Amino acid sequence: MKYISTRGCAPTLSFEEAMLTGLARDGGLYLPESIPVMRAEDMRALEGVSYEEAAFRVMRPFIGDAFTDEEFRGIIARAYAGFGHAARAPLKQLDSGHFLLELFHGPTLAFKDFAMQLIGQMFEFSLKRSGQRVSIVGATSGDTGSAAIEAFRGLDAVDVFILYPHGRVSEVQRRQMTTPVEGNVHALAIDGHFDDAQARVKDMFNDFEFRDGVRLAGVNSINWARVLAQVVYYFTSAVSLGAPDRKVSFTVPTGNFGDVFAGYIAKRMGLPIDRLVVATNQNDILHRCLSTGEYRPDGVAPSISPSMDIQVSSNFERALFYAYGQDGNAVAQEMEALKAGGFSVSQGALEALRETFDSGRCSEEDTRAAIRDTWATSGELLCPHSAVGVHVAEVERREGVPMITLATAHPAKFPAAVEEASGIHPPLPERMADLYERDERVTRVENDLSAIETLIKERIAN
Ligand SMILES: Cc1ncc(COP(=O)(O)O)c(C=O)c1O
Ligand SMILES: N[C@@H](CCOP(=O)(O)O)C(=O)O
Repeated sequence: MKYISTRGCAPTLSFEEAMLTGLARDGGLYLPESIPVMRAEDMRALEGVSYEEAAFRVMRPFIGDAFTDEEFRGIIARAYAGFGHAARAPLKQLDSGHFLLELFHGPTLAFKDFAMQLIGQMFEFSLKRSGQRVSIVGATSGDTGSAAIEAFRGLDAVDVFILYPHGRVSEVQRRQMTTPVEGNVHALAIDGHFDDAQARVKDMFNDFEFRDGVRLAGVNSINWARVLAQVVYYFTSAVSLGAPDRKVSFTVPTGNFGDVFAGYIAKRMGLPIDRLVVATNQNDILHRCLSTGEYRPDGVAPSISPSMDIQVSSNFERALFYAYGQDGNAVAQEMEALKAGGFSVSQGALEALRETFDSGRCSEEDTRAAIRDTWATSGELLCPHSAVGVHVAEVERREGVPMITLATAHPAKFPAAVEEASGIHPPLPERMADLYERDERVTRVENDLSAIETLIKERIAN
């Protein structure tokens, strides 16, 4: 299996190379050259197997010769051993046709753990084998950073630098990033929004002297392995509701478009997904784009679902690549236009996007109402991001096709918003009950490329 860039001008790589590389050298994102299709009988055979076994079977065709089967099974087993639920991704029924896929039973209580725990194990295995060291940079609106720090803390061959927007993540998210004591992990608070942090990360990848000098690697969903790991739970949940012999739809709380794009890959692999619904909060650029074809960021408005306060949605580029018939030039042109303010998706590409994706927007008031009403009717306490999904799913669901909404974080990561909406204070799980007492370690850094690069070089040297 080979990997190609969405902008068509970067070297073709193996799975392992793409995983360790992060952003392609032409600024694009890596994708598999072709998408393997799973036979219907192989999908049926996923019914009743462990999450780990399903993960092995779904991901195996993508990894080429990066790991032997035995090595890959070991990596998967170690990745999910620390999850707090035997099913890893349990499916709960909200009502007769609406299901909630709980993705928050990992070590940092968000769906990011599914991919981050896995790539932590993959990096460790690969770097041990090659004897290399890397410097990982990541941008976060809260959950990617905590999951990355948890997955890579204490690893010898890796330094991790996470940029987060100062004052714009929840206290639990911040403390998950700032309280680990291991010297190889660094939480860096910058002024601005998540989009600024992500832009600086991409700038670092596009500064080849810096990139090669510190052996830069990325753990945002820039990294294809992150997306791949998220494909698995689309299969496990759909199969448990009767796929491939029954269609299902998914609603996905969306910001950087990685999670919903994983659903698109599952569909291309043959999973009978009827509709993939992109659910946005008030930062609704994706909903506006899918409705009108116009992609024009117009500023981020902080919301009670802060992890989705994103206007420059990185993985939308991957969806555009397919919508433009795998034309890297067309994608590169749109991304150039984005730097100058935005772009209009061509009519053909918009129609292609709409063949797969629907979308909806959820206001702040509707988010609170979804938390309150879901608690009252089903006893399920939602985090604000999952509530955005449930609200949009209720609007978009259709008779006869089960709807699965992805519950992307634990309510205890956002206690203030959840308590305000429901009157219930969601406690942290026992194992992190002392989070508020632990000492924090954080570095403030200017939103300036050379200041950030200098700081990273200094930290690596010491
Ligand atoms: C809790 C939560 N829900 C939803 C999202 C959106 O996921 P994605 O960025 O993959 O669209 C994020 C982060 O992006 C998140 O942290
Ligand atoms: N919501 C995310 C934003 C980054 O997304 P990623 O999937 O590209 O890492 C976060 O919590 O940081």
